Amino acid sequence: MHSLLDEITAPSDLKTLSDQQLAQLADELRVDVIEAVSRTGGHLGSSLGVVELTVALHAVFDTPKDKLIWDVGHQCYPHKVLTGRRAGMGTLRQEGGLSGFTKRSESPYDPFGAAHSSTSISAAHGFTVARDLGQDTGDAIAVIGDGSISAGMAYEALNNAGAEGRRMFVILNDNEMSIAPPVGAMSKYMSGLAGTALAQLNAFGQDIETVLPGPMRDHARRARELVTGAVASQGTIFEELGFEYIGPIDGHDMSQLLSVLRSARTRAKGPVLIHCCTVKGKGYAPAETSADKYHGVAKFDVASGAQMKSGANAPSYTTVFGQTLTQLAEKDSKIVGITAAMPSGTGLDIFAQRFADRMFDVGIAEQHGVTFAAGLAASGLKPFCAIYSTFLQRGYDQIVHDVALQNLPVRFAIDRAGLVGADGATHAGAFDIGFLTALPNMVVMAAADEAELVHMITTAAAHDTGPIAFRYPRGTGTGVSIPQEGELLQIGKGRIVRPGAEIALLSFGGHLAEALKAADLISAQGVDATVADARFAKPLDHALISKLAKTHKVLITIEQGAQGGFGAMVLHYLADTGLLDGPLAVRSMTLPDRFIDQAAPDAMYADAGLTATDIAATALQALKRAPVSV
Ligand SMILES: Cc1ncc(C[n+]2csc(CCOP(=O)(O)OP(=O)(O)O)c2C)c(N)n1
Ligand SMILES: CC(=O)[C@@H](O)[C@H](O)COP(=O)(O)O
Ligand SMILES: [Mg+2]
Repeated sequence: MHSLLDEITAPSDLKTLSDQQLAQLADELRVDVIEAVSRTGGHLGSSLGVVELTVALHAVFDTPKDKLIWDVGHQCYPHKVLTGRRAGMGTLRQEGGLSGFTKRSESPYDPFGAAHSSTSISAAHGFTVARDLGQDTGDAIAVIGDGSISAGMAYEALNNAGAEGRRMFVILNDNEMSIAPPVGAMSKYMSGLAGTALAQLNAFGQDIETVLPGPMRDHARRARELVTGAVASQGTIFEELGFEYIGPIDGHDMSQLLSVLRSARTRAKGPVLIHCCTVKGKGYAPAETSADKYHGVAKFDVASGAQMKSGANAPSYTTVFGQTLTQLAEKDSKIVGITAAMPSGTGLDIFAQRFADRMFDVGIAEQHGVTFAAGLAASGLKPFCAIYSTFLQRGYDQIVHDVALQNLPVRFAIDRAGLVGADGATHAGAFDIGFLTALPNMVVMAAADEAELVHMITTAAAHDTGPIAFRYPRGTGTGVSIPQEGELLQIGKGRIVRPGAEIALLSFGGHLAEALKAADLISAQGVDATVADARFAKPLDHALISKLAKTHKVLITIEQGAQGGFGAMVLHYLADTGLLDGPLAVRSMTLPDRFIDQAAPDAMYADAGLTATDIAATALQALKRAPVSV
C-alpha cells in the first residue's frame, strides 16, 4: 500500500506534502513507531503523544537549522523516524544502536542531548542568544512536558528567557501525565488552563472554522486567536514571565497545529509558549487505557499489547526496598518516604499502598525533595529519600548544604546504582559513591545482594545520628533468601565472605558475585584469594582493611562506580597509615574515566573491564609484579 512515510528521508521532504498528507503521514508514523517499539521495548507512551506535533514541527520549521530540542528526549522516537533513523529503530537502546534519547553525536537533528528532564528551555535559550550574537543558527524550539516543567530548572530558564524577550518557542506538551499521574500546583494550573472557558472558546472557534471556506476560515482563525488571546491575556503565569501564551490547542489536530505553528513562526518577535494538549499513548488502546500509559515498555505483542515478561525469578531490589520499608514503617510511625516523580520506579508505590499519608511525591524536583527531607529530619521524622543515583545528582548541593553540613538524619535510598543497561550513559549511577564519601558526617553503604539491602534499610532506619545512604543496582537480585527481619549492621564494619590468602578482593556493593567468581578463577591458577564485602565506603572498616593489607600480597578494590569512590577512600587510608610503604600491591577497579553507551548491563561491565575475568587477571598480574619483600 502506498506509504508517504516510505518517501520521507528527511524533514525537508515534509515541505512537499499538503496538510492532509501531513495528517496521513502522522497516522502512518504512529503505526510505524508502535511496530518498532513492539520489537525493542522503550518509551512508547510519550512518543505516541507527540506524533502529530513532531510532524507539524518539522513541517513548519526548518530543521536542523532551526533547533528542535526535546525535553527528556524519551518522546523522540517519531522525531528519529522522520530524521533519517527509521532503518535504525530496530537497534533502539541496544549495544551499538540508537540511543533511547536525543543525542548530538547521533544526528544533526539532535542539537542537544537529553534524558534528564527540564533542560530544554535552558538549552534553547543558549541557542537563541547564540543566534542573536551572530552564530549561524535559526529558531530554537523546546518541547517540554507537563511533568518536566514542574522542575525548578524550567522556571530558571523561563524566568531568564522571558525577561530577555528574545524570539524563541516553548511547546508545552501537556498530556496530564508524568511517569505517574502528575502532582503539584502547576499541574493543577495547567489543567485549569486547558479546561477553562478559554478552551471552550477555542474549540467553538475551531468548529466554526471547519465549516467555512478557505479565505473565510483564515479570518475566522485569526479572529479566534485574537479573542482567545484577549481572554488568555488575563495573564497566564507564562505571560507574567514574558512569554506570549497561545493555547490551549489540540496537539493531535494537525490543521490546528499547522496553523498555530505557522502563525507563531511568522509573527513572533519575542518568546512564545504554545500550550499543546495531548494524550500519552495516543492511538494505541493498550497504552491509552493503561495506568502508566505504557511510559516504559518491554517488547510487546501489538495485537494484544501484552508485554514480554522479563523471566526473572528473584524480586527486584526495588521491590525489596519497598516491602522492607513498609514492614519497618508498621512499627515505626516516624518513617516517611519521598520520591521525585518516580513512585513505582523506586518502590515507594508499595509503601504508599499501606501508608498513603506518609509518602510524598514532590514531582520532578530532586533539589526540593532533598531539602524537604532535611526539614522532615530536622523535625524528628525519619525520611527515606528514594532517588535513583543518576537523578540524585540534581540534588547534590542540597545534600551537602542542607543535610550533611547540618548533620541531619536523612536516609538516601539510591536505586539504579552502577550501570543500568538500555538507558545508557545518561542514567548510569556512576558517581554517587564519590560525591557522597567526600562529605563529612555521611555514612555510605552498598548492598551486595537483596539480603544485604534488607539489613541496610534496617540499619538506616535506626541511624539517627546523621545522614546515611545505601545504594543498590537496577533490576533483580541474586536470588539469595531474604531475611524476615533485617539485622542492625555495625556502622563501618565489613565482612569476610570467603577466607583465603595472597590475594584479597575487597568488593563494595553489587559486584560481590563477580568478585567471588574471580576468586574461583584465581584459585584455578593455584592461588588462594580472600573475598571481603566492605559494606561501607564511609566510614571505612579500618581494621578489616589493615588486616587484609598486612596478610596479603595483593589488595584489589572493586566497585560499580567511577574513579574517586570506594577505592580512592581505601587508598587514602592505606597511604595515610603507611600501609602502602611496604610490599603490598594495590589495584582499584572502577568504571573507566569515560561514559559507557547503552548495552545489556553485563556487556557494559565487560566494556568497563569489570568482569570476573578482568578482576582475576588484574589480581594475578599484580601478584606477578607485586613488589618483592625486602
Ligand atoms: C531529573 C530527572 N528526574 C526524573 C526523571 C525520570 N523521568 C523521565 S520522564 C519523566 C516524566 C516526564 O513527564 P513529562 O515531562 O510530562 O513527559 P511525558 O512522559 O508525559 O511525555 C520522569 C520523571 C528524569 N528523566 N530526569
Ligand atoms: C525516561 C526516564 O528517565 C525514565 O523513564 C527512566 O528511563 C526510568 O528508568 P528505569 O527503567 O530504570 O526505571
Ligand atoms: Mg506529561
